[in-house]
Amino acid sequence: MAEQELKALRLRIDSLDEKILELISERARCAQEVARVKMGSLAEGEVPVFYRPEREAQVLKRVMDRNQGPLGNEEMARLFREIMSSCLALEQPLKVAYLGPEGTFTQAAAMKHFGHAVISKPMAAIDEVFREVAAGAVNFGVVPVENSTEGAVNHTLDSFLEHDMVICGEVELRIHHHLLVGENTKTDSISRIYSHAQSLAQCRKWLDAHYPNVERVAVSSNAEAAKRVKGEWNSAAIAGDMAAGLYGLTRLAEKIEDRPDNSTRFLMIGNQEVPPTGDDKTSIIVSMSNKPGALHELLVPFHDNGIDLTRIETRPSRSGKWTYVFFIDFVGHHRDPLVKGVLEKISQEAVALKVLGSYPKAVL
Ligand SMILES: O=C(O)C(=O)C[C@]1(C(=O)O)C=C[C@@H](O)C=C1
Repeated sequence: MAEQELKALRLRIDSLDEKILELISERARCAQEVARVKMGSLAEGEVPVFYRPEREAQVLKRVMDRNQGPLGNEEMARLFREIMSSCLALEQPLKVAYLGPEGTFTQAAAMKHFGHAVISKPMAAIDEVFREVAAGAVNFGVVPVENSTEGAVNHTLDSFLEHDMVICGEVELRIHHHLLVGENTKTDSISRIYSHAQSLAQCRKWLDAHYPNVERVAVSSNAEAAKRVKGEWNSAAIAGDMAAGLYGLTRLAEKIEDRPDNSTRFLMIGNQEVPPTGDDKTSIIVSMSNKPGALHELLVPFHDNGIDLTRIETRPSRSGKWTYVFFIDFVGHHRDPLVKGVLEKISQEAVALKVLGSYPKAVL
């Protein structure tokens, strides 16, 4: 009886899959038409813009708004994320550089934002991601910017002072760390634990409780740590799912981060300005002169206009001109009249003001 029921259900699934297949193909043909229209409407010397983050954010939001389950909103949006990624690859395969090596959380963030149909390129350092984008070798770069446990990623903030880059998107990733070992390591004979310094810090309490006397070795990334322990005896790595899968390691302990809400925010950097979607964020760098009340003066126009600040970081200046440098994120787009007014007000008081970009708030 159950056998009969199963057979009937599988026939229904086969027939639904055929319809889905036909619909996805029709959507892909539509994307090809979009590319043709974009190419046909170019002014002389104009370069076509195939990737449209503002449109992608709208598509994903629409899917989430209309979704009635049983699949969750995030799950459904992830499926559409991949469909759109493949459709875009038909128009133009995007090249994306990220902080590598393969298996890093930054690679996972790049896939979450752009989908898997991009050509991705691991870079050895944050600054190299910036340089690769500046040189035009890739369309976009992905770099970490802040972690909920450990704070700002200063290398990224400093790179914005050195390069002219446009931020065109953000993505947040829940960071789960696991204790991983290769096949030659016995649980009771671990003498060294490798990971990135930030990850070791994010798991400090757990390590103090479970491996208080084991040497902790900071390496350039979690993926590098995973790569090392693959061939090494009696050592373990702290890294995430991607690195564990990539290097075929065993999980001795899962989700060992001290804070269960441990998350990292990543930025997409490129050269393309993103039009408003109605649900955007803006990042700016401001330097104020070294006088009492300078920070207050900077913040008052935001308060007076009811603009929500989401982050403020201070970095030492790199030159005499940038005495104090503030990195500020706020809700709104730099083309909104209210935001425009605030930026004009600030630039009257500031030594320098640079808009790093306005971009859709993370949807996924
Ligand atoms: O609407 C567009 O401009 C498209 O190119 C289509 C499409 C899509 O598949 O929906 C593909 C890529 C863009 O990044 C945004 C959306």
